[in-house]
Amino acid sequence: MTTNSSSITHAIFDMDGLLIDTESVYTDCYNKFCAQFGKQFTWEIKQKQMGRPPNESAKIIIDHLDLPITVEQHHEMINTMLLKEFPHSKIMPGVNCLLEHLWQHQVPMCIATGSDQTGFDVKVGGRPELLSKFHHWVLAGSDPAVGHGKPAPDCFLVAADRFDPTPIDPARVLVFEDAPNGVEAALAAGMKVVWCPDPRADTSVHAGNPSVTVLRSLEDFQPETFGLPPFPTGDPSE
Ligand SMILES: O=c1[nH]cc([C@@H]2O[C@H](COP(=O)(O)O)[C@@H](O)[C@H]2O)c(=O)[nH]1
Repeated sequence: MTTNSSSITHAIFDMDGLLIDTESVYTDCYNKFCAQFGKQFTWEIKQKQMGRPPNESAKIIIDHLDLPITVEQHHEMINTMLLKEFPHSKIMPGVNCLLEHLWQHQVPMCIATGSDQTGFDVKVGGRPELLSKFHHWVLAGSDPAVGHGKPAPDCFLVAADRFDPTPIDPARVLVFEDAPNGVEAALAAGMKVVWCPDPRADTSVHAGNPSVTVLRSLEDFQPETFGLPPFPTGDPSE
């Protein structure tokens, strides 16, 4: 790959809602979970939870809705629903094409997610083709090296540090995220971010920040904007 001094050298992918469509599963299951307490699962709660490790995320919803349960009881109730649905989640649009392209051009890639090992195994354990593109994955919910979940930069810093060779400059690492907490974490790590937000997210908070590129979907990603080789032109099926 030909590079210049500002082109991207490494890529880090968020998982839930970015690689696979598990955010819609979380929303459906938390709607049912909250209804059992006569409460509502709002975007305000969801955006605080997104990207956080399960224990942090549980505390957020318990505190916000003043639920009469422990973190362990929360996990038991929600996991009964989530773990049944995760294996059916679809890969997000544009993912396969982008991973294949970066792989062809030898851009090292990894995953950095708030998930724990159990969630990761159920969500992507049965997708060896997807996982084969990644050098490694960092699971903030299970990895003792990750002190704090997103929006802290920890999981992205650990993820960058596990490449071999490691990136020479965090500003040349590109993070792909859907969660507001993930965007904050990537910026705190000094990295650039492609943000594919939920339509309810307030993108104006990062308006004018040259380190943040907002896209409707990964299908709209243009590698050349980041000093990477463009997608081949013409009909990809030819
Ligand atoms: O509606 C929700 N979405 C996402 C999460 C949390 O976000 C994590 C996903 O992290 P990431 O986006 O970094 O893959 C999940 O494991 C879960 O802990 C949540 O609690 N509620």
